[in-house]
Amino acid sequence: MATLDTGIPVWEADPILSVEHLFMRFGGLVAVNDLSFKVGRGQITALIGPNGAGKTTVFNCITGFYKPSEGRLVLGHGRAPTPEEVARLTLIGERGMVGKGSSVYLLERLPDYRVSGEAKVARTFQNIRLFTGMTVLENLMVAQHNALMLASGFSLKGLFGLPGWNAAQRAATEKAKYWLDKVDLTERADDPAGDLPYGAQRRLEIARAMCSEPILLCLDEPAAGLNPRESLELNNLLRSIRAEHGTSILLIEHDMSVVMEISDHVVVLDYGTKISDGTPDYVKNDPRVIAAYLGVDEDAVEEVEAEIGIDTGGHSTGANP
Ligand SMILES: Nc1ncnc2c1ncn2[C@@H]1O[C@H](COP(=O)(O)OP(=O)(O)OP(=O)(O)O)[C@@H](O)[C@H]1O
Repeated sequence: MATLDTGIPVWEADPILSVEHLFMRFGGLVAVNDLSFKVGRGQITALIGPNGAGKTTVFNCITGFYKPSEGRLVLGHGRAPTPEEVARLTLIGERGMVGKGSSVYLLERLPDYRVSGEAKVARTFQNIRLFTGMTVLENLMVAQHNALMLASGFSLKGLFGLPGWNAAQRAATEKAKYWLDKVDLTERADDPAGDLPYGAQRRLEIARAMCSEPILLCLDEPAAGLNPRESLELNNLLRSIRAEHGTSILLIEHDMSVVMEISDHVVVLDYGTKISDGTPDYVKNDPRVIAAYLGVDEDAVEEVEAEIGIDTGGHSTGANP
């Protein structure tokens, strides 16, 4: 569902993440150029664009791998913070504000381990990064290390088998079992993750991210390398994560069968700049997107560009729509 009853899109009415005037410069290269967009709470948002458009750089800024050159990244747990709350946090130089039922984080001020541990933003990578020598189950248990350490009180409770620790360990095992089942890997639980076929490794990566109970799940090209059947399974998995867990999902994807099928909201980047933002139907029919991304004929590109008054340089998309 892309809109509330009021007709206001969910991403405007209740954003979980607001990207505000984000810039990322590498020397003279402006990889992200004054980018603003919102991610709706409980929605699937796709960030798309030609190769080199700046998508992964945006992910790296959101997840704390890069410190943005400029801009603000506001994450709201529970509800969207008011502009006054955000302005106050910005002014007093705080990284966030934890409240009862709602918290705010300015992600650009957090190191990566706090973005995942406290702000609860999880991510997967374009190139799968599993612990290939560990078993499938161990990968899911390691993902819960933070919760287990908290339960141990960072002490020797675990060695003495104290009740709090035992309960936390049981809960972690249950969660791992749940996600193994969800991604259809229960039978491979004891196999090294590196032995799984590619599509199964991608599912395991998503399961591992979900074991950390994120409120925002960032997926970098989750359908890359998947065959059509696996892409379909991925669509179902992401839909069920949205429906059953209420997790908001932000994904970078070149596979248009995934993007257009499951997204509530699509944001299109080209050369680090936003060129379109709306429902899949809106974006699909936006002439700027057709010209810059969805691959009109080389000859037609100039024509469309002239019509809509932009100049993208007629570059190739590198995408597989
Ligand atoms: N660490 C870095 N240092 C220098 N330049 C970088 C760095 N990271 C990214 N870039 C440059 O920023 C631009 C955007 O790259 P980015 O990887 O974000 O694009 P992308 O849209 O994710 O591309 P793709 O779809 O091919 O993954 C590119 O020109 C890239 O070379």
